[in-house]
Amino acid sequence: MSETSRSQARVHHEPSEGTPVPVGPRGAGLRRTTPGVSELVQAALPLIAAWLPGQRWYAGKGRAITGLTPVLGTPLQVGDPALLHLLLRVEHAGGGDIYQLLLGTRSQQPPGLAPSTVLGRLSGGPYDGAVLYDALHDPELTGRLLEHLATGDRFGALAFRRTPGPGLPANLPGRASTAEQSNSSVIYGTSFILKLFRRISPGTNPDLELSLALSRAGSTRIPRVAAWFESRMERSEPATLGLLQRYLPDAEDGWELALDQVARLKGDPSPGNFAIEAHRLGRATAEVHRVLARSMPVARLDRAQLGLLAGAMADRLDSAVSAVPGLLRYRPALRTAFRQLTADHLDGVPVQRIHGDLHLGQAMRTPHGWVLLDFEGEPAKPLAERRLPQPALRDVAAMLRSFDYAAAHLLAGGPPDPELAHLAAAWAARNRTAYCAGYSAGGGSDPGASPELMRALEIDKAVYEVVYEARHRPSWLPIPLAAINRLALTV
Ligand SMILES: Nc1ncnc2c1ncn2[C@@H]1O[C@H](COP(=O)(O)OP(=O)(O)O)[C@@H](O)[C@H]1O
Ligand SMILES: O=P(O)(O)O[C@H]1O[C@H](CO)[C@@H](O[C@H]2O[C@H](CO)[C@@H](O)[C@H](O)[C@H]2O)[C@H](O)[C@H]1O
Repeated sequence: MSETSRSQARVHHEPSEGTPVPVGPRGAGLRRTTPGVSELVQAALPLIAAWLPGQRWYAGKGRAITGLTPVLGTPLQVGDPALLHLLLRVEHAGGGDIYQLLLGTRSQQPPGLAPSTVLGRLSGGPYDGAVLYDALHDPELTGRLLEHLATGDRFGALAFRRTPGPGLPANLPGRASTAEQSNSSVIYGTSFILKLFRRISPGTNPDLELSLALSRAGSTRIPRVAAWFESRMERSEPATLGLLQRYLPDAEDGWELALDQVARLKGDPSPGNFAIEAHRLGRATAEVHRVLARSMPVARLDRAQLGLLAGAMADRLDSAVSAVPGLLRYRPALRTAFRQLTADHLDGVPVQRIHGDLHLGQAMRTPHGWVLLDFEGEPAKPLAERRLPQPALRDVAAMLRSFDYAAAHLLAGGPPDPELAHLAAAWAARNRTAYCAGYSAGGGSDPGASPELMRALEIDKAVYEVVYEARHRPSWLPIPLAAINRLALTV
């Protein structure tokens, strides 16, 4: 960054003028205090409206945007390039959500910027003619974000915070991660990864809450938390916006590892034995659950509360049926499976904080064993719901679905091949059994001892997946639908 832009940015660090910078629909308050930013936001809105629906993390897909209302705009660097932090309410038929955007502007388009990361050229205002782009793809601007995290800066309502411990490097450029994900991440060298939450709700994000609890308890099953940043929106409690954790440079993604093993079923004379890894992953999951049960609230569900859990599952099923009518014929059997949650012997099921969206892609195999990522829970659920204690077996059921997904992936798109289908099903069954055995061996409750609970949890997850795939990856929809079919037949 040039010295000019550094010093210009400092002008806007002053808490007296310019910060916080709440932007009304017309940005009137902002115009008075932070010259140029309101105009920048207003000029950016039409470009944002066209760009947003194409982003993987945008949850309002298929619903026309009916309004964009800036909530909070904060200039994190001014000059050329400039970095604007923007919280934006996006309205669509049936509701609205707040999204976090980090936007860069430059007078000249930086070389190598992929077209999909460029929103367009601004028209009007002090940045007239400048290129507007997703700042996560500009190493200079992502480096600036790390500086703010390292120094624990504060810009009015927007606060950067560090955990105690070794200082953070302040001059590492960051590169945008190419991983398929619900949020967006920036990787700094081989040391840190910053996740920027995209859909923002007031309150602490469970990813920060649980990762901090596990870090503080000394768990090595998650990447250590180094810093985070958050913001108040109006009078609400602070919303978590970003989380900086140690990067695991030598890690292999569990999903990729599993797919590699599954691919060998196609005629490899020496297929690997993933079941050993599945068993270790089960142990690691149990270890994380034990630490969470020690450091966060736990409870037991009585029959009435189990009835509520069953009712919530049935409600989710109903709304999934509206989105994917192909589910309708399974509804009676699935509802019966949910009702069985109120059986006498389940009275008193323990609940605790859990991962909430565990799958093979959230498990990284490192030289020191499995590490779990992304404790955010299912992104489609409201934050308050994701923070509720749950049966720990919900995570186990979710991971079982993931073994099923990996096996089904082998068959997807190919011609029907009963022999291969048999091998794939056996692979999934072997690894599911090994994972459950590892979970019990690691001190978790035995999944085999609660078949009704496990089945209901697995169905609930598969129902979620049906909606997720219909919305994000329609060609994958047959995978959870086949699971629903199988599970319904067991009722
Ligand atoms: N600490 C880390 N070290 C290495 N890779 C990571 C780390 N955290 C995340 N990743 C990679 O980024 C991907 C997405 O991260 P995740 O936290 O699951 O994001 P999201 O919530 O957006 O889905 C992971 O699947 C993994 O490949
Ligand atoms: O990792 P995210 O927090 O973005 O989780 C969402 O996306 C996942 C897919 O990337 C999705 O997981 C589903 O697909 C996986 C294979 O890609 C499979 O292993 C999981 O079992 C299956 O649920 C997850 O549900 C969704 O919340």
